[in-house]
Amino acid sequence: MSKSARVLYWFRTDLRLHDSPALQAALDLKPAALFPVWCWDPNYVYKHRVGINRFRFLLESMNALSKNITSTQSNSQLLVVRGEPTELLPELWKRWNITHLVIEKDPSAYGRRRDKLIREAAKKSKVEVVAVQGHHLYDPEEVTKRNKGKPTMSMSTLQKIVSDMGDVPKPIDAPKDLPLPTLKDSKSKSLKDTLSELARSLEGLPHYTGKGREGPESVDLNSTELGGQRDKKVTCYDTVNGEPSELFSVPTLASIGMDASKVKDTIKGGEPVALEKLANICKDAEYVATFAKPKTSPGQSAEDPSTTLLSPYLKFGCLSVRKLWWDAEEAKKKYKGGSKTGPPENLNGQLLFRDMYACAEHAIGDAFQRVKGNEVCRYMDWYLPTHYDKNGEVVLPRPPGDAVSEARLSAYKLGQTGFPWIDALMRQLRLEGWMHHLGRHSVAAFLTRGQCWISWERGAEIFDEYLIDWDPCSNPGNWMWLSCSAFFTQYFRLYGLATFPAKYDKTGALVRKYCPELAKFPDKYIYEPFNAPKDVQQKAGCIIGKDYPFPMLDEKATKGENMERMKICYQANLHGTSKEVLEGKADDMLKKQHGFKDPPKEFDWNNRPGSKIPDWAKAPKGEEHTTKGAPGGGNGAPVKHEDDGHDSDDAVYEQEDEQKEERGSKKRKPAVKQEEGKSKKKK
Ligand SMILES: Cc1cc2nc3c(=O)[nH]c(=O)nc-3n(C[C@H](O)[C@H](O)[C@H](O)COP(=O)(O)OP(=O)(O)OC[C@H]3O[C@@H](n4cnc5c(N)ncnc54)[C@H](O)[C@@H]3O)c2cc1C
Repeated sequence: MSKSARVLYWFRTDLRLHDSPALQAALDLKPAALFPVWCWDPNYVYKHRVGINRFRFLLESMNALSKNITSTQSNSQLLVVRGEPTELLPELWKRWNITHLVIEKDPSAYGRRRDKLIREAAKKSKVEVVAVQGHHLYDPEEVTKRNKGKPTMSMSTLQKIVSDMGDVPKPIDAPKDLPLPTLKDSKSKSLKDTLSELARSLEGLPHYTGKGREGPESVDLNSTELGGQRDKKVTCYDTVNGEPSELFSVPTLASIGMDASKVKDTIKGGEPVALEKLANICKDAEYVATFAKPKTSPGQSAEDPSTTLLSPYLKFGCLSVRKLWWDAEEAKKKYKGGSKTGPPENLNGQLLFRDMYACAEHAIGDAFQRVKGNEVCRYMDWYLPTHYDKNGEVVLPRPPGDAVSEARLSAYKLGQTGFPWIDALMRQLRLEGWMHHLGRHSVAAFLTRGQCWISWERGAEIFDEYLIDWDPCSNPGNWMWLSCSAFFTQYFRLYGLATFPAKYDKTGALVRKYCPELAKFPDKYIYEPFNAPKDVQQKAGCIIGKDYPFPMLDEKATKGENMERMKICYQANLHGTSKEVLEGKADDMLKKQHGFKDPPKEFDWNNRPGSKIPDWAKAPKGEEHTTKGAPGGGNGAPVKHEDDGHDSDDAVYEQEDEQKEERGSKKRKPAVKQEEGKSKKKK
């Protein structure tokens, strides 16, 4: 390769130096200079729903990467520039005499749209673009091509396609050296000199103001729609190069308007933490060789998780998924007789699920995130659907939905539903930014087909705000799965709100941790404190309806009603691209068929959140759960539950069903067979 190659390496999805195929491609160009750039895109700060925990984790990961670059090449670091990539990058490559732009292939629909514009600009400037994927086991573009443009709607489809693509590539080591990020006529002798020279080269570049588009002037950063948790002025765009802080430094939480003291950093970001965690996991060959997802427990906290808790590191690419794949393979070999479990339930199988959703999203594009326009998503007449404008942006402020569903959604988000299992999980999510997979199952099924009949889009938006590992493919994909909108069809399987958690943890440790107001209840009532006699409540120091809310709905009644609705929706067989859906006639059509009252039945909203709810679990200002406008009516009596002894096994069944499907078993057939992709849909 030409000695004169000058490479701008644009970090986006893979915040690491180990096993980065794109970085390797950049080094293979044998560049005379390499500029490791991060473009701090206002799209994420102003338009996306990123909460404080995800930002915190990202900033930690960026700092760790920068440090890692400096320890590999003492006169280099991560060069963080602030502005819109489509505007800023062309300026950088002009001023830094760049010949090649090397990028990690961003699989998301937003990333692909943005990269198309960048490629066009690069072509005009005669800058060669090299894009290499390293974020998944297999390249979603290639898988989709091999699947003739169709989405991968099952594990077996994915496995069939990749069986012809060879083994997952083996990981490559981190580079031992990196070229310097110096200008052509540089006189620099130190990192400080280099940064000053680069800063001078960008003089005169206007900083991002957002003028003329949706930006700082028009967006309410404190609205819950945008992560909510901003209480300070956003200053990170005041300059392009980060001044008055260190030149090209990583922004701080304060500079994006967030208060660092409000986060609980249980899950720390960065490549070194990720590699250490992976090494510790793989040291335990038995754990890896016997890993069976359905047997892991959602009742354990993030401090002591029963699964790997590697998802945040995979999300930001602090950990290479290929390294995880191969290290797990190696660990299994060390266990007596090798692996005891297989896909989809083993660790490698989990990674295949991740690829399955990425490849499905690649085929569907932007519509994968929503119901309307999404060809694989079954249509249900959910309450509170999200509305999109013609540019695909969420319509804000939202048209008001029915008062009961609005109040239920707000209580759900804050962890104040009156169901301890749901509340503990939602508070854990809000506080720590993570939740065990089976916990996600519980809360997603509860919000949608189980109890609330609220659109999965709204639940996915809450996850988008709070999850550290939020992923544009896995999040909507799993929400569709859990709401039986796509991927999974067995809507008659539900999670008992007390029976399911009790199967994993009879003592309710997670509830005691995240709902401390319930901590003194005896085990017998920990998941159903509303069934505890008054004297037990008094002894526990927590009166239901005063110190902890009454359940916001009747579990059994809603379950029965929703099951009926699901049946009718499945029979109608409408999808996001059906004519009736696109013309807005589907809801009336379905309502006529099931005849249920809309809005939902009233419930007792009196005596909502009590005084013992800890401060961090309370609604931020302006976001309080309100009883105003919500129906009063009910008598406040505790809801009676019957345990049908069936619900609690569902998560396990789902995985078993997957496996049986793989083996072609006829057992546990779905109520209505879901066809893959586009076939058999009413258009
Ligand atoms: C409603 C819902 C929403 C979800 N949203 C996300 C999301 O935004 N981002 C995300 O990474 N995962 C999401 N998941 C999948 C899964 O819950 C998390 O990946 C997992 O809990 C992460 O914990 P872990 O790293 O300990 O997982 P482990 O069980 O240790 O699995 C290892 C890795 O495999 C991958 N993986 C495992 N299960 C899945 C799955 N079902 N789908 C996709 N990848 C999987 C993850 O990358 C995970 O880190 C969602 C699941 C549900 C039910």
